[in-house]
Amino acid sequence: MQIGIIGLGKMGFNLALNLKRNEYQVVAQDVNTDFVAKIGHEGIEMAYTVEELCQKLSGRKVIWLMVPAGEIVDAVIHALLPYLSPNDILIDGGNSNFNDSKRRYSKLKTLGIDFLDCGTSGGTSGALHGACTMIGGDPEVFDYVAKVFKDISVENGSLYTGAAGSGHFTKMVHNGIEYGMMQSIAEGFEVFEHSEFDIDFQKTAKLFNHGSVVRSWLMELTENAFAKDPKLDGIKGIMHSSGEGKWTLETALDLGVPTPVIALSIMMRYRSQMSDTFSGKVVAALRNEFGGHAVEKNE
Ligand SMILES: NC(=O)c1ccc[n+]([C@@H]2O[C@H](COP(=O)([O-])OP(=O)(O)OC[C@H]3O[C@@H](n4cnc5c(N)ncnc54)[C@H](O)[C@@H]3O)[C@@H](O)[C@H]2O)c1
Ligand SMILES: O=C(O)[C@H](O)[C@@H](O)[C@H](O)[C@H](O)COP(=O)(O)O
Repeated sequence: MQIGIIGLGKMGFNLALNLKRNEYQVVAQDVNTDFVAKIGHEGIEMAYTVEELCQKLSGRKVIWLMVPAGEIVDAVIHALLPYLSPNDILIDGGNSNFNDSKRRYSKLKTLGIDFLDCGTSGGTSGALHGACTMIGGDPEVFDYVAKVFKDISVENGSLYTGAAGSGHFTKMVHNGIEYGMMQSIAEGFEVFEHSEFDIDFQKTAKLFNHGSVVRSWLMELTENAFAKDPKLDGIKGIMHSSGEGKWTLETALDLGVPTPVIALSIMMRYRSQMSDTFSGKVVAALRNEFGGHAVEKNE
């Protein structure tokens, strides 16, 4: 089976190799021509434009998008449209907002193009060796490409989640959970860091992965990170985010569902990007006003 893949960054490049290993005939395109040339060296058919990509795909086209979420996904779909035929299948494997995916599904439906939204988890190593995929869209369209998802995923690592949007909705909530779990691990190690004991972080993370309740891939990655840099002295504690945690919180608020851990995890990410806060100044000033409590002054 032939598959087109658009976007050869951290995820798409590995996914293309994963598909090739599973004996799919992959045609790959990216706006970054260096990435296209690099995938060509892996023996994968290259395309420098979406037109060329579509020309190299025969029959019912299956095209996997692995580009940054947001306007780029709309732009790529728009660029593809002149070269698509009814019943061709677009799969968005990125971390798109599920509301965008519902909108894209409906718009493409009016043009006769099939659309599946696929949440893809497992990071870059998962994309290469076996991912976790959660797919929304029409069941008959899913059935047509079900084997693709099964082949590129680990055993039991692929699920048809239902109506259009549900794949990205599932991935959004997954990432909300991810925020909370990572923040919890981080806070535990912060307590160690401030304690009276000389706790070895790497050995402790390793220990926690052997028989403890909190053993997990995230804890393994914690061990890896401390193995590279025992006190993480080489990096700053600034935590960026791509949006899925925020969308999970927004959705939970819309649904009236309390999600305090996820909410605070997001707040901590935002706080980490500020060296000082205006709210801190206000509270310090108020304590000083009502109780004469000391404030720390700027130099
Ligand atoms: N990195 C991860 O661990 C991970 C895991 C799961 C899902 N995702 C999601 O997968 C998507 C891709 O992530 P990534 O980490 O590979 O990002 P990336 O930035 O490494 O790669 C994106 C690629 O898209 C290409 N691109 C941008 N605009 C394009 C266009 N108009 N046409 C063709 N190519 C274009 C870029 O040149 C780049 O090579 C995102 O939605 C991301 O949130 C990332
Ligand atoms: O399941 C996964 O493989 C990850 O969750 C993946 O999707 C990615 O690493 C996140 O996009 C990071 O999200 P933040 O940038 O929001 O932390």
